[in-house]
Amino acid sequence: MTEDRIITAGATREDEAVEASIRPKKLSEYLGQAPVREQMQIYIEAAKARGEALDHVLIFGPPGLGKTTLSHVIANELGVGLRQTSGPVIEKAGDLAALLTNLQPHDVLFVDEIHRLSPAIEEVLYPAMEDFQIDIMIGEGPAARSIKLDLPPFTLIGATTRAGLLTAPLRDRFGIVQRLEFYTPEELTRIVRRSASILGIACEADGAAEIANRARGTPRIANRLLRRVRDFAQVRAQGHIDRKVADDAMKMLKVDPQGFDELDRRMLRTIIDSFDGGPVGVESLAAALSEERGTLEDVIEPYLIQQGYLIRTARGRMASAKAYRHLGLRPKTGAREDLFAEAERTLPDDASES
Ligand SMILES: Nc1ncnc2c1ncn2[C@@H]1O[C@H](COP(=O)(O)OP(=O)(O)OP(=O)(O)O)[C@@H](O)[C@H]1O
Ligand SMILES: [Mg+2]
Repeated sequence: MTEDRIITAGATREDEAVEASIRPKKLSEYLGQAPVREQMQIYIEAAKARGEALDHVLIFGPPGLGKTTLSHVIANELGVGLRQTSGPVIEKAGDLAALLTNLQPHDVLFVDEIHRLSPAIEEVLYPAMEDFQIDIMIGEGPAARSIKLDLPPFTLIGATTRAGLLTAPLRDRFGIVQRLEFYTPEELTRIVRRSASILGIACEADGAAEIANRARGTPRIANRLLRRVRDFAQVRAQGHIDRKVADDAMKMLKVDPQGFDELDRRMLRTIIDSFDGGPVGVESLAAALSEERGTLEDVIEPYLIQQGYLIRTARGRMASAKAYRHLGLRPKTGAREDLFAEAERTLPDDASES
């Protein structure tokens, strides 16, 4: 279901093919995320000046905000190699040992979906991160013994959609923790204009802004919308994108002015119609929508919460007054304005739940 969403934040195969050409390679091309960029610039310069490996970095944020991109940018700016793997792929301690012992000094090991590492693998990772050493068992039964291997100093970069899913001992071993935020429409406009120029698409500033406004704060979605609008423009407007063309294309794609699609609206509708506006527990909501709980939590709701349409409380999710109005309904008595959502929004990532 989520695979077909034009505004899904997860990467499709088409995204991956195009992303190779438009993915920023340098920090100066990594737009937005100013605090993250500024800090990383300093840490990278300092590590290089000392001739040391950069401290381990944990990057978290919803899909499509630039975690993988930032990891590659960091390795590139450090002038070191990058090896890429992901949590569920590393099954045996030996797999991890092979990866680690093959690194060159100061290389980056990028572990995507790091919250999905098995506990046994995490155990191996701790001394690797702390002392650049691993203990591995060789042989079996009474003849088994453990040997210590020295590793080259390296930088582990872990990426995850939610830091709350990480175990505390693992999280504590990252010296640098960066949280990516949703992008502002202005930042996304710059990203759309950069991509358009790389892909040779004629796109006016107002057309780029129109696309940016509907991209749910997410560069991957902005780039994807740009490609769909380009198709539309090619057939209807001699390939030229301005506000009107972008707007017409979005109408055809059924992406509404807030960037919401069917699934977003269905989620808000379900809370309002089936659960009287909430609060409703995330499990019940997922069941009512026939969606996975993880999809709801990682992909759909972060943006709705950030924009104040959805409120996360200790007792479950609630539709805000803004959500009622967006759907053309009169807010039910007692529906909260998004103003009050601020408290929940600043809760730590894992403090929710019911
Ligand atoms: N700061 C940025 N500036 C310009 N473009 C960006 C930026 N961040 C991301 N992008 C674009 O968005 C695309 C998606 O980013 P990326 O693949 O890094 O997201 P992600 O956070 O790793 O997503 P996932 O959680 O699905 O792995 C990239 O290919 C890149 O073109
Ligand atoms: Mg990624």
